[in-house]
Amino acid sequence: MFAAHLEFFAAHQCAEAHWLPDTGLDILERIEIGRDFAYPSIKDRLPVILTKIVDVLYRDKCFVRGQFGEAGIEELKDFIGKISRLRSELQTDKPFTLLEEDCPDTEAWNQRIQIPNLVENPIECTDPSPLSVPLTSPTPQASWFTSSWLLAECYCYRKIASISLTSNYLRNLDPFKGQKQLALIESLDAIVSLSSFLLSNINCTLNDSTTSEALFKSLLYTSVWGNKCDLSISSGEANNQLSNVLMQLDLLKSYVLQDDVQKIFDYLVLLKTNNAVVNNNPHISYMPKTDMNRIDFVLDNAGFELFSDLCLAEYFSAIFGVQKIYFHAKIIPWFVSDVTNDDWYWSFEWMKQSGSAELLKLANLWEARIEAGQWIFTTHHFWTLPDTFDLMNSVAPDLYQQLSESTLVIFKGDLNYRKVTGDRKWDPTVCFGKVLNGFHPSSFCCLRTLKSDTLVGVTHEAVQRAKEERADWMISGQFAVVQSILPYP
Ligand SMILES: O=P(O)(O)OC[C@H]1O[C@](O)(CO)[C@@H](O)[C@@H]1O
Ligand SMILES: [Mn+2]
Repeated sequence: MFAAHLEFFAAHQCAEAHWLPDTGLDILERIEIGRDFAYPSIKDRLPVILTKIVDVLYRDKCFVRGQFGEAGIEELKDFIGKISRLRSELQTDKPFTLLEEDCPDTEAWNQRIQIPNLVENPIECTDPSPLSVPLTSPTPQASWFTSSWLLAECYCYRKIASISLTSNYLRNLDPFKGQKQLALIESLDAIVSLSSFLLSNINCTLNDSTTSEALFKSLLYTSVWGNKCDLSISSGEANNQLSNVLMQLDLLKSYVLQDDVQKIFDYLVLLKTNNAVVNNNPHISYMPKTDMNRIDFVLDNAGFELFSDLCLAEYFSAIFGVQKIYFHAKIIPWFVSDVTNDDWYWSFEWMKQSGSAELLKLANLWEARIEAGQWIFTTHHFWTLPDTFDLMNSVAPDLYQQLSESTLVIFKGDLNYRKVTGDRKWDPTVCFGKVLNGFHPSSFCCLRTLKSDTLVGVTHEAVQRAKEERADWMISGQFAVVQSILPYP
């Protein structure tokens, strides 16, 4: 096992040695302090997630029999067998196998599997550039422990989806549905507190600048901290927002290592009050918006996090009068807790049935916004490819074009952050704007708690402070960043 472990890292380093900082630590030491999180996350976390799926499927037996009879049960057994095989392929580092179903993303996926580390646009970086060497693949055939971390993780979830997509009765089965729903139900108290807070403050206007600014910040920080609650970091164990997050905001704020919240608010107010003047900011290579027509949320997790995002969206609609808000979600079950179409609609249903008058009121308000076309739920296959976002313009130009219509795109969560920043182990003090490799669809921000060792745009002092506080500061979900690319002032 230990040999395989080293081999894995040799392969990883082989592909990435040109940017891996020489820390003078050996591999095991780097894992210990939270760097090189790739290996334990594949080796330890994914098998647990797969085992949990098997457990859930066994428990669903009666339901499947009731719905589909014995033929359904046969399919369920086949499903369980395939999940167990996937786990065993992972644990024995077998090569990835091609997708067989005929889906819109099959060809793209099979290309990634066959030429795993192909990067079309090598990163050009003017900083003390560890990144000037183009990435090329050392191995044409990817396997679990020789491919990039991003490919291996995404492949796992896409393969789970393949099992459903190639079945008859279980085509729409989401093996994470129960966990996601339970997480929302168990967050009821925190959700009710947040909804009371929202409803009693949302009538303010921008003229009352102190209140509106404070409300914006509270809702934005709550959305950041909502990202703590994903189920993949806990290998599917409940990780809910049980306490009242609003009472903890001051404490939580102190864990934000880079905080652009004021910049984001000022930018939006400038646009709203028609004071934005197109200037010649040399760092901005897209055409900045001068209006507030559209905001995009690139969603992450269902449950408390989605609810906190919706509260922030309500602020944009009610206070800034934004005409269209797009919510981008996943087309297949993804990283355990990510929002899918079913989660989205189920969340509103649950709010209406929850017994809380506040939640009923908000669900009705938000369904009316959806009905009126102000809030738009949307999915795209690009979000479930293993591609970093610098590839979006060439792989999914339609999506890139859509985002370029936005006044502000909000990327939620850790995985989106990894994809925005190319999922490399940057020196954390490298400037955020310098790692995007041409990904400039529009103004955007990332709201993310740190659950992986990809980080940029923080000061040396902030890194020191976090390190002193806890050794696993990069992966614990305790620290966060609010980072933005904005044209004004
Ligand atoms: O839901 P999020 O915030 O994208 O987090 C997903 C998690 O999965 C990971 O990819 C690790 O398995 C981390 O990036 C993170 O812990
Ligand atoms: Mn997620």
